[in-house]
Amino acid sequence: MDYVIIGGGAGACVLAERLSRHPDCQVCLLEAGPADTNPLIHAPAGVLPLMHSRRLNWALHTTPQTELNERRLFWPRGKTLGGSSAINAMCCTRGQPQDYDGWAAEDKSLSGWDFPSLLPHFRAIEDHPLGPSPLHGESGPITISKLRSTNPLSHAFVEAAQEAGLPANSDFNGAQQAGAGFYHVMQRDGQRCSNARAFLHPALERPNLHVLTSAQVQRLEMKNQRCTAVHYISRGKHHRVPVAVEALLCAGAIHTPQLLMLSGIGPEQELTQHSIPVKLALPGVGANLQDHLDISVIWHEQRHHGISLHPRYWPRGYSALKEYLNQHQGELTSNLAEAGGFVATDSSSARPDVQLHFLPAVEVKHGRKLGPTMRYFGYTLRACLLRPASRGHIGLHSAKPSDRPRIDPRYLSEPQDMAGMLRALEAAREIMHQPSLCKLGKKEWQPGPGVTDKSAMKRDIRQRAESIYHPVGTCRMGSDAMAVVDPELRLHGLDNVRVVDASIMPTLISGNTTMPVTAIASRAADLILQKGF
Ligand SMILES: Cc1cc2nc3c(=O)[nH]c(=O)nc-3n(C[C@H](O)[C@H](O)[C@H](O)COP(=O)(O)OP(=O)(O)OC[C@H]3O[C@@H](n4cnc5c(N)ncnc54)[C@H](O)[C@@H]3O)c2cc1C
Repeated sequence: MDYVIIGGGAGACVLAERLSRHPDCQVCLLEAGPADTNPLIHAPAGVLPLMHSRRLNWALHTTPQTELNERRLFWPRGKTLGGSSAINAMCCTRGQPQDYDGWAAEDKSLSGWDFPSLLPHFRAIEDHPLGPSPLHGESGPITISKLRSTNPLSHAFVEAAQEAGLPANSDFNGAQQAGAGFYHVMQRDGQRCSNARAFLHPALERPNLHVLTSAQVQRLEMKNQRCTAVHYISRGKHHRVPVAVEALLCAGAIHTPQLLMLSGIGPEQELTQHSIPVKLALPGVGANLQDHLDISVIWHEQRHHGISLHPRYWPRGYSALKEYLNQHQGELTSNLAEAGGFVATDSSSARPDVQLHFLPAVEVKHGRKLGPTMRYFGYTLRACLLRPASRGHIGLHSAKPSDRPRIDPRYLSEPQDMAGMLRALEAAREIMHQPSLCKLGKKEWQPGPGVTDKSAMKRDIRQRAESIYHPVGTCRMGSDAMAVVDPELRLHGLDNVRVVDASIMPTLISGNTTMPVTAIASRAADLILQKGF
């Protein structure tokens, strides 16, 4: 094989399509999970049951988090073609131009990753409902849509946010990010448009593209600073694919560093601790882990507008199912996180530092705790801190590829992150208390009316904060000693291995991460092909 792509997620699907456009180029993609045929992937409201899946979701957990009352947080990750873009909430945001400009300003070698350099890629990958403009593209592979079904509670949220002083914003990827409104979603004709649907499916018929599912990569084989083959297990049998040109690691911010370490590439201490012979000492592998932590405010409502599992909702749910099956319309086309916003809560800057996701439902523990969703109608506002200072790391539990990696995000280990989370909680509560929402609500359920002073709010954050699923940074690009890949995403110290996924971001961007990873992969494809094939 010329190129072996490891993982079949958001970044991988872009590379598979771009590289296999060249008929002489043999491309193999290895994905640990099954093909993306399950209907829950395609029905947008399937996002909730997918949280419970053990077949399509790696369903990982962090180590006990010191600053979060020793809780182990749930980290869902997609395990199918499309990766996490096949199980995510489909909210389409890019972050802020300053995020990418910051990468380039911090490290001059990253000048090709500033926002003006990435904008053509953001435009090229999308087919945007607002049509072409300097900021948006049309006829790209990912169909971006306005939601087909929006709940009255989500409309009330957008009004309440304006009552709290936020401007209305109809495009978070437009000229300004601040404000409140409805998310554009990665959907086509009322169904999820994952990166597999957008990029991979149209290329599947190409004879030079070989996509293998249920193929879990175990390690890279190396000789003389080159990756010579990739080893994987499929249906209990061991296989080896030779690599003629490059191995492209796209297993995501958790599994990419794990695979490197299993191959003897990483921090020496971590490798020797697990008796893995050191092939290449790279101290930055697994370091610099960042994620968005978020806290929710949940109200019960009285008029039963919301989406619920309560028996009173069942007839509506049944009609919604029929409507979805017949026309791809109705409530099951909702991504649940229908509306949201970006707020600047730090008085020292006008730049939004908090993102909001509003759900017209009671959502506790990522929808995995179904009791409250069955008992109540209500609504949830989740608020996350966009640029946390805390840094964690990915390590190993053992040298066995079948063991889960050790995930320690060290949430709130930097004190300013708790201060930011307090501001996020206050901003969310302020919106929830505005007339447009109050008139529909019964009472605040969580944190609860008794939680008013700062120390009670801190206790609540430690007890209830959860991940909003955006781990990045564990194979950071750059030119210093802790960087893992160079500005062309080539692994430092090896001739023919690149990383093309969320791991390479130096810092977490201020928004959801699918479109950023997709734009990164689009630029990576240009870099890989620049010498031609
Ligand atoms: C529940 C959830 C909700 C989210 N909501 C949003 C949202 O609304 N909007 C948004 O923009 N982003 C969202 N995200 C984040 C976004 O989906 C991810 O940031 C993005 O998909 C990351 O892309 P990636 O290519 O780095 O990794 P992934 O897309 O996760 O792909 C990694 C792939 O590698 C495979 N893999 C791992 N190990 C191996 C191995 N050993 N062998 C073979 N294959 C392997 C995995 O199975 C997976 O398919 C969400 C994520 C989750 C989990």
